[in-house]
Amino acid sequence: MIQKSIDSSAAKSELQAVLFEGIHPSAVEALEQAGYTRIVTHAKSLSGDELLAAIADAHFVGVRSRTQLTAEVLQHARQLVAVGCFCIGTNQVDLKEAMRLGVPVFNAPFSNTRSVAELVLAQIIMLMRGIPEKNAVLHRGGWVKSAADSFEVRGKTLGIIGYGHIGTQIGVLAEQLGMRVIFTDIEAKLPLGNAQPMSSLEALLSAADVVTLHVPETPQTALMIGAAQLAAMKPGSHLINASRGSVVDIEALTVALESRHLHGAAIDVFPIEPQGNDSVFVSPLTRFDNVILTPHIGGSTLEAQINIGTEVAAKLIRYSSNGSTTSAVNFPEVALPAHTGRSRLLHIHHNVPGVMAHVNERLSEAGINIAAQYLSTNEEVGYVVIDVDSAASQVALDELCAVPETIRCRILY
Ligand SMILES: NC(=O)c1ccc[n+]([C@@H]2O[C@H](COP(=O)([O-])OP(=O)(O)OC[C@H]3O[C@@H](n4cnc5c(N)ncnc54)[C@H](O)[C@@H]3O)[C@@H](O)[C@H]2O)c1
Ligand SMILES: O=C(O)CC[C@@H](O)C(=O)O
Repeated sequence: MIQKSIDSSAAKSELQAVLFEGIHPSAVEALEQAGYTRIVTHAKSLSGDELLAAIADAHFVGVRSRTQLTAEVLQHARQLVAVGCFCIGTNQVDLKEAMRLGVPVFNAPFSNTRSVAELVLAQIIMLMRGIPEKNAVLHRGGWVKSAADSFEVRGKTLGIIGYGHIGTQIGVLAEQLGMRVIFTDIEAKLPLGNAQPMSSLEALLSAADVVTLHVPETPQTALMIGAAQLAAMKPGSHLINASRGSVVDIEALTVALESRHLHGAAIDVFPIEPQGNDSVFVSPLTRFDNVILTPHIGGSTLEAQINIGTEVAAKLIRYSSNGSTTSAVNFPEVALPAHTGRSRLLHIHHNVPGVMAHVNERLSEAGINIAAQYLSTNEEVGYVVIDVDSAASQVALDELCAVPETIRCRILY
């Protein structure tokens, strides 16, 4: 295990942000405007030793969906203060390990929701009309003027698996086109418009003309659409996956397309995705004219990416300069007021009995007056924020760092 420093205090001018995967420049602008100057950007994702070297001195790491921040990678980032996922999904980060290391992870939970919904809506119409295949034939000099296997979406059934932010948006838009919307989710959900919850995945699959997936990557969603589920779909129906590549068994999908049991598919996410735009894309799906393949761009509109850049950068900046962890996906949440005229200390500790007594005893024995204290805990980690008189801040920091249960402590500059 790499030895991290318990005291991760650093002046703003020393804090380094490393951003991967072509995160929109709006993030860099926001960080610069807030006074952060040590910003390193990478156009693509890195892995292995290159990734370890790139984040070795980083205080903030920004990723999109491709960069894998595993436990081992996180342990190598000795200075790491916070992680920003400049996207919705956070499955690429070992969230538990980040929490145990005292590192909150932030994301942008709905800045690209509309972009995904619009793309899926377009794909529904294109697939129902058989456009991908016709388009491919014409590109090769052919001509297929036919209404065979070409349908209006009006009156057809859309099956949504995962009725969260994206799933509900698509449901609302699809109803505007006259579609009947059915859905499944592991949680009880308020149906919007005339959408109907289905009693089981099988019931949804056998009723839908188009099935669209909007679940996160979890152990439960891994390969949730395999040979049996594809066989349960209506003959001549369509599958759309803009969730995560791990959710669909691609080999089983190729069999269902080969046999024409499925009429078409639109796939935006893949089990293995290239690291950047200079890499080669390999998939058994490339041979199918009736499959729309897109390079994980469901959320890649300028509107979404600009907003994501500013939103996630703002969360990192807020945590860095104020200590607030509101909307962190893996960490006790604290919303903090400004600490004008005082020094603010952050203390992240193992949440075991007696730890707060240790914190307060040490500060009291050192004669430090606590001006304000804020605490939030989860089952493993406690996060306490303490405002003290500025003259006492260094002594207070030393005392906090000496508390045996300490994971991290930091003074805000
Ligand atoms: N293609 C893209 O560019 C793109 C863009 C944004 C998001 N995404 C992916 O889409 C996913 C969904 O995004 P969202 O914003 O709608 O998330 P969300 O959290 O709002 O909704 C996900 C829904 O799935 C449900 N769910 C979880 N496990 C399930 C299961 N096993 N079976 C059925 N339902 C289940 C949840 O209860 C929730 O309602 C993200 O996690 C991300 O992986 C992809
Ligand atoms: O921009 C990306 O790489 C990920 C987009 C999307 O999958 C998300 O989770 O928001």
